[in-house]
Amino acid sequence: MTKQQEVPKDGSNDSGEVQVKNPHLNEQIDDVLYHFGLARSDTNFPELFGDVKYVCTGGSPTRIKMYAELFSQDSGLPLSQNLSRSDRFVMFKTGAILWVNHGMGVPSMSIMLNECIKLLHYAHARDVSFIRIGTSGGIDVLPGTVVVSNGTLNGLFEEAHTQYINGKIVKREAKLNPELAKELYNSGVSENLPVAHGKTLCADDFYEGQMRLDGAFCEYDVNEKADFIARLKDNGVRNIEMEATGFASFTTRANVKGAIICVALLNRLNGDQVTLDKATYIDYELRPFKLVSSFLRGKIAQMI
Ligand SMILES: O=P(O)(O)O[C@H]1O[C@H](CO)[C@@H](O)[C@H]1O
Ligand SMILES: O=c1cc[nH]c(=O)[nH]1
Repeated sequence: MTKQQEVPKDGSNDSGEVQVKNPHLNEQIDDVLYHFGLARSDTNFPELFGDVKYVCTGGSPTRIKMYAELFSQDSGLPLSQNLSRSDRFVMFKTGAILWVNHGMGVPSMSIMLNECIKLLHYAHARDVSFIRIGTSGGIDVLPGTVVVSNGTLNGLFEEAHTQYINGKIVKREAKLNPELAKELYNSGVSENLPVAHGKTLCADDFYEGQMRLDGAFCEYDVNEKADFIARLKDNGVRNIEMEATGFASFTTRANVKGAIICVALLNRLNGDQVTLDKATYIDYELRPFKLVSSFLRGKIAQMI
């Protein structure tokens, strides 16, 4: 085990490298990425991951595996085996593209992002973009619309990610990369997909946090729910999911571009229950993948 590359004290990094900002890492002889079951001492990160340019992520492990397999077919790039040695997350590689799932909600995703960001930092990967490909509840959009996020809001309608650290609330900027969003939107248009731009509300849960009326508990009425959805619409929000602000904050801190593309499974103006039949669900969950696959194949063509 060689001594780790020094982490700059101020965290600055102009080299395009994936950035960590933690001087304590310099004191560690090894680093175990527990939720991937990988360690610096037992895995050659530069050899395995040094070429990564895009990280595609989404909640479900089986969906991410399906996306990786489909992308391998679309692009002709060989698909790796599952590179994660833990059952928490799966991780596949097709050339310069890494496919990793993140689970549901910011707490799960932040574990994956912490470990993925360190992994790519140790691998000396450069100029990396992260794309979250997901599902959401739409606000005034037809079910099946693919929303390309142009901003993220927390539950207080602030463009910020909030964490409890050291007994305090820490608030961090939660911005996505506008150029990447534009490029992805254009890929959706050229693939003839129903695409929309808009802000994404990041909720802390699926039920009360998204003002559904169908959870186990509910202490607001139909009118309060309608007012909330109307307020979202007035604020330019086009969809609700459960990771956006955390994703935007982590990607900004890591010096990587971040984008979020989520299909709307329903229009929340019309109800709360997700009642799609299986064929429609599969059609919808493939839509953001088709957009990203087209975008990535264009990028790969430019790399050759
Ligand atoms: O985009 P995916 O992974 O489908 O995740 C969305 O769906 C889950 C809730 O069903 C939340 O995690 C939400 O963000
Ligand atoms: O309504 C929805 C649908 C998917 N994911 C969410 O978080 N909300």
